[in-house]
Amino acid sequence: RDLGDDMDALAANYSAVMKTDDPATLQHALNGMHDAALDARNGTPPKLKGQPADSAQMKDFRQGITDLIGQIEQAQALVQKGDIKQAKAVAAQFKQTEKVNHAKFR
Ligand code: HEM
Repeated sequence: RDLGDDMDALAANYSAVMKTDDPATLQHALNGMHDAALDARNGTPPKLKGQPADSAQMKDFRQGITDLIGQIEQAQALVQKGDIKQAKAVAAQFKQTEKVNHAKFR
């Protein structure tokens, strides 16, 4: 799957995350986001096409995805602990990471 497919998967699972308070449904959707983000990290934004994989911008792109993965893992750990309220609060912060990185790379 290409980066666009991974982004679509991120969006579909994110909307599921924000819609539910059921721990199993939440964890499933977070897992879907995690898989999509891991795959996205191997991709190249169309804007950066042709750049070497180790260019400053490509590194910055991968860092943005890594930041999101860190937040997803934080939310997953909170669901694991049964703290759904805090997990959802962390998930609400994904939006800011999306915004910052879309401004740079989309
Ligand atoms: C919750 C987090 C995020 C969501 C829900 C999200 C969602 C989306 C969606 C729906 C698209 C349009 C996909 C399409 O063209 O079919 C998109 C595009 C894109 N996003 Fe994200 N995104 C997220 C985070 C990020 C992050 C962290 C980065 C970079 C570090 C990023 C980089 C991009 C890029 C480069 C595109 C353009 C892809 C293309 O045109 O092929 N996104 N995103």
